[in-house]
Amino acid sequence: MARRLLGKEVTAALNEKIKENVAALKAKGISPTLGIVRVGEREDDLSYERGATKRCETLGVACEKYLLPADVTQEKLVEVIHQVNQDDKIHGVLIFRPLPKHLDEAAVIQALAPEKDVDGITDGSMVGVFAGTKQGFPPCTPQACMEILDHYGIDCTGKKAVVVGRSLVVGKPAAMMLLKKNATVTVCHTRTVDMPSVVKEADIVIVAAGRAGVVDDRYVSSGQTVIDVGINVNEEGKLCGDVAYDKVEPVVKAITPVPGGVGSVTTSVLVGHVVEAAMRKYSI
Ligand SMILES: NC(=O)C1=CN([C@@H]2O[C@H](COP(=O)(O)OP(=O)(O)OC[C@H]3O[C@@H](n4cnc5c(N)ncnc54)[C@H](OP(=O)(O)O)[C@@H]3O)[C@@H](O)[C@H]2O)C=CC1
Ligand SMILES: Nc1nc(=O)c2c([nH]1)NC[C@@H]1CN(c3ccc(C(=O)N[C@@H](CCC(=O)O)C(=O)O)cc3)C=[N+]21
Repeated sequence: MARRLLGKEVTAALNEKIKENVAALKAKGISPTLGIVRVGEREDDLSYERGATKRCETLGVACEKYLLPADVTQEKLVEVIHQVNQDDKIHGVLIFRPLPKHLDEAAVIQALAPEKDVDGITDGSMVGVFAGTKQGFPPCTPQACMEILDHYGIDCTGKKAVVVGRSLVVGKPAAMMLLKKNATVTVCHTRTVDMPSVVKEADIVIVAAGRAGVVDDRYVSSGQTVIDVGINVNEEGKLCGDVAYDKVEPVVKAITPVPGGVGSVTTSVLVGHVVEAAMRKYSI
């Protein structure tokens, strides 16, 4: 039986530190605040928003929402982003992605002030991840994966790591972060030939493909740590990951469940970034 790497254990440790920092800010009269920009009503945006709102409440962070219709114009959206950029009360901003197709996502993202980019989507934050510097913030989801590895004492040095997925949001930054932790990293995608044998060789596997069950027992071997980033809804309407949990869990050494894994850590990392953005602003 695999060890279950539980998001709530990682979150509990992160939340303690966040609470201390919130108290330090409030002692100076600063109320850390997250701004959420949502266009339309995508189901996955709504579930992330619920999680983030609840986590903000628990940790004493304020949350302001800018809700726009799915047919909002580019000009209006950019205007809202300029408004949050200039609002001194807002320390960090989350813009849900992907945006509706009629919008120029790259242009919208670059309108965001880099110091408020708590989800690591601007070019400036990306440079931080690639150069391994502290510029901007890393995207929350791959950082959540690293927090899980750190919390459970899983050392990456000299290990073989495989990332399934190469998106800018998860796969690519996750690969860079593993590299920084001295792993030898391979990235798989839809053009990868013989993925089962590539994944089987890994010590650490991060799966972010966006398809339920893409990694099953043919892909894994004993001794592996598997981090499942996927959030999918199955035929029964239940949340499930990208890993076929029931087939993989008996084989590997450690695994994150869905729900209860990466998703819940992501929201804590997000709130932690908002608090850190406020601290950086006032040099605390
Ligand atoms: N837990 C959390 O907080 C978050 C979870 N997610 C979840 O993570 C998952 C990935 O998200 P995201 O990166 O945005 O997704 P994208 O759809 O942007 O990217 C998916 C990537 O996986 C690759 N891929 C898809 N199918 C396969 C396959 N069968 N074999 C190998 N590679 C494959 C694609 O390859 P190619 O490039 O060749 O097309 C692509 O690079 C989703 O389930 C999403 O819901 C996302 C954000 C936050
Ligand atoms: N810029 C941007 N960044 C994102 O990271 C992003 C996004 N846009 N758009 C939407 C997707 C989806 N996503 C979710 C994260 C957590 C839960 C979730 O359900 N979290 C639960 C826990 C679920 C679990 O336990 O796994 C919680 O926070 O308590 C859902 C969805 C982020 N995304």
